[in-house]
Amino acid sequence: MFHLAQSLYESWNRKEGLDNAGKTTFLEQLKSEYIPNYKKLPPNRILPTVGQNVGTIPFTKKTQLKFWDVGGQNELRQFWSEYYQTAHAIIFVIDSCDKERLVECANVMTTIVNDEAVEGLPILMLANKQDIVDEMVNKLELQDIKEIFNPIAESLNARDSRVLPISAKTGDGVKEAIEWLEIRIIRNKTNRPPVLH
Ligand SMILES: Nc1nc2c(ncn2[C@@H]2O[C@H](COP(=O)(O)OP(=O)(O)OP(=O)(O)O)[C@@H](O)[C@H]2O)c(=O)[nH]1
Ligand SMILES: [Mg+2]
Repeated sequence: MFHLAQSLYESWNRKEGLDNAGKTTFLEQLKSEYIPNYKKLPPNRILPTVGQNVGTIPFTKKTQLKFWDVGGQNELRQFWSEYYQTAHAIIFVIDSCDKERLVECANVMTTIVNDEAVEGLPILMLANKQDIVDEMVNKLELQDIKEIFNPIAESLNARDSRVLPISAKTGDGVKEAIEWLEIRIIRNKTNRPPVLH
């Protein structure tokens, strides 16, 4: 049986020392969509991640996708690189409603793609929190996010990368995103073979 490893990464909240982009919410949403009878944690039970959350999704009869959701707080980022060697893809979650941290978010992304261990890995960038429609919130346009993040992901060699809009809260776009990723992971299996059990 294939066992495909993936990692979840994203930006962090410099001001509060916490991340808030929605990685854990996204993993909960994935579990509820792919694991029969899985009861999603209510949003108020999802705390900032300090260690890691691991989730295995039975994607097809033959394939499992394993996700490591790692905390995005600034001081936790030093541990991210430990995951790169065994990862088959990276998912980078962006808070579309956090314009103030966009530059820092882009800098974190640049650091990730410049790590040699990440070379050739597909990178999926999720413009999260698309459900928020509030005139008081200065939300980023999807096109703006693409213009910033696509060139970063594509800067080293030819690699598969894509910015997709999602709402981890409502689940909109989540299945499409994972289906995109699964195709790229399989396409890249010569470089990063699956873990066989
Ligand atoms: N409206 C809305 N809120 C969201 C969405 N995704 C996450 N949130 C909220 O954003 C906050 C942070 O979500 P988390 O999933 O804990 O974020 P995280 O990226 O795992 O944060 P760290 O673990 O600190 O790195 C919570 O209040 C969530 O309910 C979304 O798609 N829409
Ligand atoms: Mg978290």
